[in-house]
Amino acid sequence: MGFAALAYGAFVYLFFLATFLYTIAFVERIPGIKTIDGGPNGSVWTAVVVDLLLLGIFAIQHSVMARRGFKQWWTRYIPLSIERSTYVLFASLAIALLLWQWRPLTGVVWDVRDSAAGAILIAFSAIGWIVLLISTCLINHFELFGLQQVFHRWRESSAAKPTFKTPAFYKYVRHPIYLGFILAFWSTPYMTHGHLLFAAAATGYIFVGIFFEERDLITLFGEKYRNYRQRVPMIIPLLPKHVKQPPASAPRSQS
Ligand SMILES: C[S@@+](CC[C@H](N)C(=O)[O-])C[C@H]1O[C@@H](n2cnc3c(N)ncnc32)[C@H](O)[C@@H]1O
Repeated sequence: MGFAALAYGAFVYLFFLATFLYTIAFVERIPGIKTIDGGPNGSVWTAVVVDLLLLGIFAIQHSVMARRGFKQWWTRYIPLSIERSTYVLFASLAIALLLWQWRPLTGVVWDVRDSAAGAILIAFSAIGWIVLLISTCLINHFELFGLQQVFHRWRESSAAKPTFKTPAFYKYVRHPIYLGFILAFWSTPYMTHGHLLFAAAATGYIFVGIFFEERDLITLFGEKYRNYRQRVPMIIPLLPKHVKQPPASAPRSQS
């Protein structure tokens, strides 16, 4: 059973990696593949409805399956060791469906491909992808994608409990992975209506996701996470945070 779990986790990780790399190529319009401006042509409204449905499927899958209550419920039916891999499998399937069925909306919002602004936007997008990849390693890349859990199942050892961490980027923003996605999705030299729909819906979803994720993080880490929220901006680095000070007239404690 341990080896089967390991093989399953490794397969899911490779599938995730393939969909993730394809997503980068899809958004960055790598020639020779179906990109965000490709797919079957039809009416604008059909494209809007289909694209919103695809984004909605991903959002619902991601939000519901990531919640603590759902995890507690379905680990009564599947082993805990493959819970994260199964979550990653469903998320990757939802992304693969989106990449496959996406309909183009080719109207142009901005086109600065032949200017310095275009090069700067491409650089920001690359920074976004890099920040998010590094941030997964800062939190724990292999735990995030389920490999650590199946490895421990195979070795019959127990995985360490998730701990609260604030390394590197996490000192400046609470959600560097999501910041990376937002940078990568919006920083494009060629913004079409389809790309705008994708970026706007993904950004909206990220903020809804943050609301639920932080609720779970407070349940998990309590006062530590509350203090962190007080000190560190959510997504925009260096944004000043209002930290509540004790009233000036408060009596001093006797030493
Ligand atoms: C997809 S990651 C996104 C993390 C974070 N929201 C970000 O944008 O960098 C979600 C997982 O990270 C965990 N997580 C988020 N912030 C964390 C922190 N400061 N320390 C440890 N785990 C954290 C959550 O519990 C969740 O399992």
